[in-house]
Amino acid sequence: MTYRLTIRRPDDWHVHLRDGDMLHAVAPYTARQFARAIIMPNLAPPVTSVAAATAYRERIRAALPAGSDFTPLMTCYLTDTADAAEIARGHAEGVWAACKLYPANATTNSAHGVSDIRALGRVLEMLQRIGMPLLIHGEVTDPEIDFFDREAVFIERTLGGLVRDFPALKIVLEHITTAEAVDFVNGAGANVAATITPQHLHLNRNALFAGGLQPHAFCLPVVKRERHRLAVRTAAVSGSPRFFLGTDTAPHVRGRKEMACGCAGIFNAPFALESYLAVFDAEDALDRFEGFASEHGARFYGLPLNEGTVTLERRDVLVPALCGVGDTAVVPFHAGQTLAWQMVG
Ligand SMILES: NC(=O)N[C@@H](CC(=O)O)C(=O)O
Ligand SMILES: [Zn+2]
Ligand SMILES: [Zn+2]
Repeated sequence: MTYRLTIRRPDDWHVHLRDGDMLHAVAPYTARQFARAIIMPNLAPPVTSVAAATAYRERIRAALPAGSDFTPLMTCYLTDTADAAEIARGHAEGVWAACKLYPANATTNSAHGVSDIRALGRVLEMLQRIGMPLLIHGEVTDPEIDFFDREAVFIERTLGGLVRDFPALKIVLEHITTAEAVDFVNGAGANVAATITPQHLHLNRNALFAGGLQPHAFCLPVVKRERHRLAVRTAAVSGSPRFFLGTDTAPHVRGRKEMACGCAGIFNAPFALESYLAVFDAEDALDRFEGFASEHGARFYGLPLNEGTVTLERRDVLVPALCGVGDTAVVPFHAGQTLAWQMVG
């Protein structure tokens, strides 16, 4: 039995840090566990310009605990009027690490997202040419499509064609939830990868209804059937360099989750490594955790691996019912549960 695990410092390739008071409340959790994170741009208004991204990066740095060396990696929110030259400039200046594609109205703050990806040809050509990754929230919004099929239909209708038309474009299919997504990534080239969240490794769709409606299990893409969860778990622990850690930590204050039309998003930053490690432990794949958490993502993005390490110990930790105080208190993933590993340094 392994009692202590030390790995290279990990990165989180999908994070919502929000802004204002919430940013100050949640940034320390991510900065404690991760060296770098890809920061999602779905603020209101969204981060679409180099100037807005630079200013947001400064606000993030100001929200970090004293002495933190955490690096926020910024992303550009694509709209129908995205300008290839502005994006290339932001990338050249070291502001933007990637572009984020939200299909219009697919998720939180995506109203300004892209209505027709084919209209973005010049941007996509530019991304392909300069090797800047395109991060995709891969769901269709067609109301005719069953909600649980939104990801699979996106892959069929949009992603296949995108990869055919831009065969060298670096694509990250974010927060994958289905066997179809796993198969698509496994069948594509080395330029196509996916992030995997803790919740899609732990929960199937029964979690939404267990004992009554469970708003804290609701995120997008919504959790799926058990066979999909198992496919995503297999991918995560497979050792394939094309699957890597992206928590999609997405805090919403308690009142905005527990309401008639509750927000999508799970706040998993406080115990993210512990949550993933429970899965790798259960799958007898502790030796594959470092690749998933600390290596595959950096290599895909073409960034250096981190120096330094983090250590986790096999010891019970009780996840609190609420993280933080007052207006920015958020219910964390695994609230009230005991996890078997704890980050100790
Ligand atoms: N994942 C979620 O359920 N919510 C995210 C948006 C997103 O990543 O789609 C959010 O910003 O709240
Ligand atoms: Zn998303
Ligand atoms: Zn997200």
